[in-house]
Amino acid sequence: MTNPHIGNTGVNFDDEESRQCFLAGLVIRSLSISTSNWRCTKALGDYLLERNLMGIYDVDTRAITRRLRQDGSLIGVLTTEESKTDEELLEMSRSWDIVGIDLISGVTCTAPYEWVDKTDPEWDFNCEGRGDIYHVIAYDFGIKHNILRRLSSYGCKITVVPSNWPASETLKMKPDGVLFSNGPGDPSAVPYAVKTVKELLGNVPVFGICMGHQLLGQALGGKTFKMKFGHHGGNHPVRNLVANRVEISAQNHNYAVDPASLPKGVEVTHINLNDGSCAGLAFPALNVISLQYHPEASPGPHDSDSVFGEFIKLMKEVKQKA
Ligand SMILES: NC(=O)CC[C@H](N)C(=O)O
Repeated sequence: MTNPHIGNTGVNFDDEESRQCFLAGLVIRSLSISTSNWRCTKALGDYLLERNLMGIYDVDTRAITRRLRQDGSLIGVLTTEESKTDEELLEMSRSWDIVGIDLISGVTCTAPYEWVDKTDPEWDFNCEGRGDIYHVIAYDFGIKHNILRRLSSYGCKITVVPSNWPASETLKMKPDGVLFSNGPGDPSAVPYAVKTVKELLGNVPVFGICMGHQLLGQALGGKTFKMKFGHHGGNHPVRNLVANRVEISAQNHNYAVDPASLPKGVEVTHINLNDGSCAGLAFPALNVISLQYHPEASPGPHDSDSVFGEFIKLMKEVKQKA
């Protein structure tokens, strides 16, 4: 974390976005000696300790960040093992890589389940698109729970399915729409997921978020590539070319869709204003919309929350034409 003071607010369980903390390690500058926040239920150190998660502090994280911006993302190694020499640890880190590794299978759910929780009333700033009930099947590639809460608040009945759930089983459930979620790792390392997306395209309106956006990009015939260090933070400006407005967004990704690789008919709908990369797609012919970043916030700005209403509108239009 580049913010120097971490742990000031402690943690609370309302803010958890997955069934467990899949973190492997946390590197921070200064661990706050006290916590002060009305929502705090536990100190950060205790939270990590209870989950046997490694953390390290008093590290110059801003110097590390400057190095990453200069050299691109790097593999690092954190250990409490005193027995290994630095050279042995470096050797270990040299054998690791994120490219080509399926990290989704380690975080997806094991069986389908229904989701009912909504966001709290203070989130009811967007009522556009609400009304009828649409059944959405959400593919869990590492899904952030606030995506589900927002869909539920927009009136959807939601069935969450594992990342390897067959398209044929999804179609048997007769959904009004399918959501492909965010998720960790290299989108080119999960061809089984791209195959499922391809099999569903054209049968039902689809909405992709982050990893889901990248899988859609590949399923539509495009290519994804690894960025130098990606986008990670809650203040990234995006131009929404459809609404002709700039939205401040929450971003957390290391790959992107190459717009030059997309076939005719696929529209780039959002552009990241920091580097011009593709931040959103649409393919009206197959009722596809997707965003590279996180409209569900949690944490982050709510500027793009209206996209959930656009997904509802898409499902409504397709259902009316059926
Ligand atoms: N937040 C996400 O879904 C990330 C997508 C993908 N793992 C990437 O790093 O680009």
